[in-house]
Amino acid sequence: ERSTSSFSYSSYHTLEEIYTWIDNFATEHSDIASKIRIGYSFENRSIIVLKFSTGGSQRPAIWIDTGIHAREWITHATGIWTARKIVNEYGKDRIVTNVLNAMDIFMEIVSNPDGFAFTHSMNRLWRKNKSSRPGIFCIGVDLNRNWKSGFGGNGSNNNPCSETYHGPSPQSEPEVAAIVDFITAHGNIKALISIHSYSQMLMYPYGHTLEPVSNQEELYSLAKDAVQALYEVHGMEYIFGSISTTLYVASGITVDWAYDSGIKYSFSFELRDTGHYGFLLPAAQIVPTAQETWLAIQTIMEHTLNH
Ligand SMILES: O=C(CO)C[C@@H](Cc1ccccc1)C(=O)O
Ligand SMILES: [Zn+2]
Repeated sequence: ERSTSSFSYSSYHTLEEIYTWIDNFATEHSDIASKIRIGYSFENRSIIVLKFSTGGSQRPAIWIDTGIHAREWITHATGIWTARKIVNEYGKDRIVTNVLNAMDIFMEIVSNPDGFAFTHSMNRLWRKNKSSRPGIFCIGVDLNRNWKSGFGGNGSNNNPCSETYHGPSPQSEPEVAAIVDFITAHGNIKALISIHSYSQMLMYPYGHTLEPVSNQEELYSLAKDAVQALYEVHGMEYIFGSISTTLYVASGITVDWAYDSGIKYSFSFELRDTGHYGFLLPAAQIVPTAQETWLAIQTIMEHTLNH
C-alpha cells in the first residue's frame, strides 16, 4: 500500500509531514522522480528539490518553486498536488508526456523551510525566512527581495523589521543562494515559475522597473492563454501582466533575476483568493486551486517546449 496514497492532498500539512511525503513520493515513483538536496536553510534544515526526468542528461528544464513566503500555505499544497499530477499523467496526457520526453522538471516545494515551520509553531502569518545577524534585533529577510536583479531598489526595504527587508546583500540568504547556485550550475533552465498567494494573478518581469522585457508581447500572450485555460476549470478570474504594471514595483525578486539570467519564460503566480480568506484559504479550496493552476502551468510548459 503506497504510503503517499494515505496522504491527504486536500489538507494542509506540517514541514515534517511534507518532507516525509517527499521521501515516500521519490521512493514510490523512482522511475521518474528523484530527490535532490540543494543546500541548507539558515536554521540548518535541508533544502529539497524534486527532479522529474525520463532520461537523457542535462536536458532543458523547467523550474517551479512554491512556499518562498512561509504563510502562503496554498502554494506548498498546490506544489504537492502538482507533483503527483505530473507522475500520474506521464504516459497519458499529451502535454505532460511530450514535455517529459524532452525536458526535465525541478520542483522546490518548501523553499523557506524555517519560515514554514514557524508558521506552524509560532506565527501563522510569518512571511520571511528566520535569519538573524549580530546587532540586528528583527528576524528574517524577504526571500522575494534578496535576488541580485534590481537589489535594494524601490519596492524593497532596508529596514530589517520590514516585511520586505531585502537583506544585507544579494543572495545573502542561504535559501536564495541555494537556488541561484543550482540553476546557474544546471545552465539549461528554460522556464521558471515562482508561486505565491494570494490575489489571483499571473505575472512576468519586470518588477523592479516599468520598462518592458524584450519578449513582452510573447509573455503577455502566453499569460493570457494560461489564465484563460485556468478560468475554464472553475471560473476563477486571474489578471495578468508585468509585475510592476499589474501589481506594484518590487525589487530583488525571483523572476527578475531569472529573466536577467537568460530564463526568458519566467512567471510568478498569485493563487487564490482575492482577499476574503487571503493567506488563510480553507483546505477545501486546495484541490480546486491546484486543478485550475495545473491548466495554466501546462500552458506555460507546452509553450516552453515548443519555443
Ligand atoms: O507575496 C506576496 C503576498 O505575500 C505578494 C508578492 C507579489 C510579488 C510576486 C512576485 C514578484 C513580485 C511581487 C510580493 O510582494 O512578494
Ligand atoms: Zn508571496
